[in-house]
Amino acid sequence: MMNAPGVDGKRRVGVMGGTFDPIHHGHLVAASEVAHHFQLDEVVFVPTGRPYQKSEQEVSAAEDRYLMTVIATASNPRFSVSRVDIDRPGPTFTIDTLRDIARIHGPGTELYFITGADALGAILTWQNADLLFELAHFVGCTRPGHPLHDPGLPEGKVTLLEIPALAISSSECRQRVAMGEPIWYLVPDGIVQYINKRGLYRESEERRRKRVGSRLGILPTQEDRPAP
Ligand SMILES: Nc1ncnc2c1ncn2[C@@H]1O[C@H](COP(=O)(O)OP(=O)(O)OP(=O)(O)O)[C@@H](O)[C@H]1O
Ligand SMILES: O=C(O)c1ccc[n+]([C@@H]2O[C@H](COP(=O)([O-])O)[C@@H](O)[C@H]2O)c1
Repeated sequence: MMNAPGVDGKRRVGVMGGTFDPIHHGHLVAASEVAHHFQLDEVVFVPTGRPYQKSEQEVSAAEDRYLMTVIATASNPRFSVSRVDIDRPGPTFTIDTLRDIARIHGPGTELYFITGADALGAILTWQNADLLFELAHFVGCTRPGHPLHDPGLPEGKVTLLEIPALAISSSECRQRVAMGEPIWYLVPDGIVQYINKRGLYRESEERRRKRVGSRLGILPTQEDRPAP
């Protein structure tokens, strides 16, 4: 969506990067609050392609995460979704995300990269961290369970923003689905329906047997034991 530029002739565009596995109301509230605070013309949600810092975790197919992000943002005319990270091969680096989004939107656009407190705290471990602040202003939003502080980022390049606290995480949503618990109202309704339709996050029969077995004190069978 391309709005007319603001009064100072600049378009302000938020960039909300995430693995979105699945997207939940914590992500949407963070984007909406930052859009309101900075009077953004648009917020572009950018699902990660290969989130290399989550390599120990199984991540759902990029197309499922992309479609869930489209479904969750469809009703907001100022929200859009970009495929730049999922279409770029290799690990996902925000330096590439920001360069691609800046190129697409052209000169006269100011970018605001939106993060939660946990992601902001890790920024200095990101690829080309020193160059990121030339491309965007960074906004760190409060998130329950994660202290919000500036980890020593360049002066004037970061804003810490208090937002309504939503103690929701994608990992808890995945875990709840696997355990057969509801995720209604933690994620938009369409996301509950998409997850059910695609059978995402369901616990495999083998894992369920192991979990229930260990809770009941049943020893694993011979084939459950790792090979010597
Ligand atoms: N409840 C929340 N409140 C504020 N920010 C959030 C919240 N949940 C996620 N974020 C921020 O949204 C961005 C994308 O997060 P991500 O897609 O990894 O979700 P997550 O819930 O942290 O996932 P997981 O539990 O799998 O690690 C990150 O900057 C993260 O800090
Ligand atoms: O650029 C990096 O090196 C880098 C390392 C880890 C995470 N990020 C970005 O941070 C955003 C949130 O990531 P995640 O893994 O918490 O979903 C997302 O846009 C990632 O691409 C970026």
